[in-house]
Amino acid sequence: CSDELFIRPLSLVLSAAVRKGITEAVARAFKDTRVKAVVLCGENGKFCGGADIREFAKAMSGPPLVPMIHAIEAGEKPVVAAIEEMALGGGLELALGCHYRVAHAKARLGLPEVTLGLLPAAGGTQRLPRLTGIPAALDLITTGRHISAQEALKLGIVDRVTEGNAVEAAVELALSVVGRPLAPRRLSNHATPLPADLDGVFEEVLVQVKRRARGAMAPVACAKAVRAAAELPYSRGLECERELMNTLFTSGQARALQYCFFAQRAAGKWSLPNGARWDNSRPRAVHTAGVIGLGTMGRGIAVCLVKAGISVVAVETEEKQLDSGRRAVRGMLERDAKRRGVTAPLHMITFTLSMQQLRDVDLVIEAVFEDMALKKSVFAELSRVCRPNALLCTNTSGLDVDELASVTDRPPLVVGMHFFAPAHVMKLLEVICGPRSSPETVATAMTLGKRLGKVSVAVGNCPGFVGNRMLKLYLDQAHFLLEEGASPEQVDQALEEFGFALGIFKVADLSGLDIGWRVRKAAGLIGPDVDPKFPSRHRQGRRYCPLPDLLCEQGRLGQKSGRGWYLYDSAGGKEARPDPAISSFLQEYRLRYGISARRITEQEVVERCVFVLANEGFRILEDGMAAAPEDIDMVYVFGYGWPRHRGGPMFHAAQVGLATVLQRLEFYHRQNPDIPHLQPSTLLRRLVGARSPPMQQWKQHIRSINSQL
Ligand SMILES: C[C@H](O)[C@H](C)C(=O)SCCNC(=O)CCNC(=O)[C@H](O)C(C)(C)COP(=O)([O-])OP(=O)([O-])OC[C@H]1O[C@@H](n2cnc3c(N)ncnc32)[C@H](O)[C@@H]1OP(=O)([O-])[O-]
Repeated sequence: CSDELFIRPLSLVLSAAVRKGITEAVARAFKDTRVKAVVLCGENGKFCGGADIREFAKAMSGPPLVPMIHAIEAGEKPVVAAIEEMALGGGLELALGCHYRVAHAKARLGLPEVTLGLLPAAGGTQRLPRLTGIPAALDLITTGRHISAQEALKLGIVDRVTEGNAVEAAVELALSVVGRPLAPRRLSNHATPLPADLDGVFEEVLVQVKRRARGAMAPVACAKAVRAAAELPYSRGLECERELMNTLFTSGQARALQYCFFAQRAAGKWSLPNGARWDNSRPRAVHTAGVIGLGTMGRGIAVCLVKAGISVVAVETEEKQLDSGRRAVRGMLERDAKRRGVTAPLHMITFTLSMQQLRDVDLVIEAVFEDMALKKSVFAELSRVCRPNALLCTNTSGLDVDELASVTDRPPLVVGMHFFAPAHVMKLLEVICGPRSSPETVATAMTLGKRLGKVSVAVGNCPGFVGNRMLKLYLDQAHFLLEEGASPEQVDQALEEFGFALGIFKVADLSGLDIGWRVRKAAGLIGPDVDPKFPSRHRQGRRYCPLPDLLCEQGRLGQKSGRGWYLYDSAGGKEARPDPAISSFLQEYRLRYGISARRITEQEVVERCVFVLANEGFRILEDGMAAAPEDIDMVYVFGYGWPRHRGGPMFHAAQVGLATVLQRLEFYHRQNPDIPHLQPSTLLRRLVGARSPPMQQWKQHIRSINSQL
């Protein structure tokens, strides 16, 4: 700090102590006659990540943000924000209260409060529209997306962008504006520039936010707060912002979204029963990788690896598959590069028919057809071809990872990396830890997932792992509800009202009914002993619904065949329409089996589908196949379209009340004694018996003996 200049570093978040420090320091600087200008900069090269989310659950302490920012804006000396790395949430609101803003070229800015179930509550909904206009402010505030320094410059959010040292650039700017009038730089003095069709703009935004996150409160409140900036003077608009924030702050949705924020980060802090942990196991560097199989999954995985800067050797067994795979991957890379305004890194991937080309790679991800015999032959060959210390990973969606390891010379280097279709889009990566997977192997897979932009969750090696093990039961309930009187559209509507982006039957049509059909055949549930005319509704000792098998036999595979649970305009069509043929098919089916259709309520649909997910989640915890309820929730939020504003199946069960979940499952199980998965799990009963402790204490009640995590 020079005589004329006062530089005040912030820590990553605006905790009570930091707010106190800024308030006092800026007041001192404004009083000190030697000081002509002030620069606010971040500590360790990070400007500010916003308010301290951990403080939300506690009683507020320290000076509030709004008056602090007002004091800065009202000051008689220029204050310049030096934005390095990030200015997010309250951090950007603080910068908007400064008179000038300088950003480093690599900085990202945004108002992500909506992703936490909140809205920018330190004047952001009122200052930003005055700076950028309504449409841009609505976009940033209702989506919470981060923008680059360049976009911020274009929008007028920052005054300068520098490739050099942002603090030095801010100092230079601060000294150059000493003595200039500050009134025009005070955003709260500005009128909000209005679009021609203000109502039309807001109507369009409300349609978008409702489509993006059905039932979410925060995006709608964000739009209302921005509307206040369009229609009210600043001080009234600020009141409106505060009132709207109060409707969100203690809501269940805000709690769920903030839970997701921390649960997502906690998933990366994995641990194994042998004491290996995320912070004591060293991941292996991965510079080159092999991908075996260029079907839909292999192509997406190859694209992920290349985009993360990893050289890829992609292997197929037939020229035709290799050619179509090569065209597809190159096309995906070129489209992505065009979107980002960069050159496609096509040189980073080679395509070959020879496994020998894998001899020098650091790691291989197998993505061949979901058939154990085929996968075993691939792993045996990889074991012969690859370097002795190369990791061998499988993208299987539910087969036994340890059985695959047994055909290799390196079981400790074998691990599951279960991507979700489309692999280059979906954020979830289940890392399946076989009983022999070494800590270094698990660490490498988890770290590689993060490098690919995934949310990596360590799970145990059981059939279906975590996500698909639970999904099967959820799908079973949906099928049973059809037998009992519901229609596919009724079930889907209830689930979409709950918040799922797509109902389960639309999802089934999207992915293809034949996938589940193959899995049931492999599990011995379908075979020559099944009477084709009157397929049994009881198999392997429990109720079984043959409806999806019958649809597959009719060639109704979903979107790919133009009809499934719904009707589509053509094969590959996306627009799902209720199909009268399905309605009569279900009536005939119920008649044939003597089932009298009954009225199914939306509540029953949601409870039977959602509580059975949580119930199996408790069994997974009991079996030690997931280390914490948060991990299960992150699998469902990032892999299965579970609505973030409801936290996840386990969080939702805690919110509803475990005793209620137990009581409803008992009720449905009494009605359907031949559906074992409606029977409440032991852990659920034990937790209710222990007066339903908070989620953080559930671990103490888990008595699993064979945990793999
Ligand atoms: C008034 C105002 O209107 C309103 C009301 C608000 O301002 S509400 C708040 C708005 N701000 C946000 O939404 C930003 C949220 N944070 C992020 O987006 C990212 O964190 C990051 C800033 C881009 C850094 O990413 P990263 O990848 O480098 O590290 P990380 O692993 O994510 O985070 C590193 C560690 O910091 C913790 N952390 C990060 N941001 C935090 C925050 N705002 N509050 C509390 N902890 C935070 C995080 O939990 C992790 O902890 P641990 O796991 O190490 O124990």
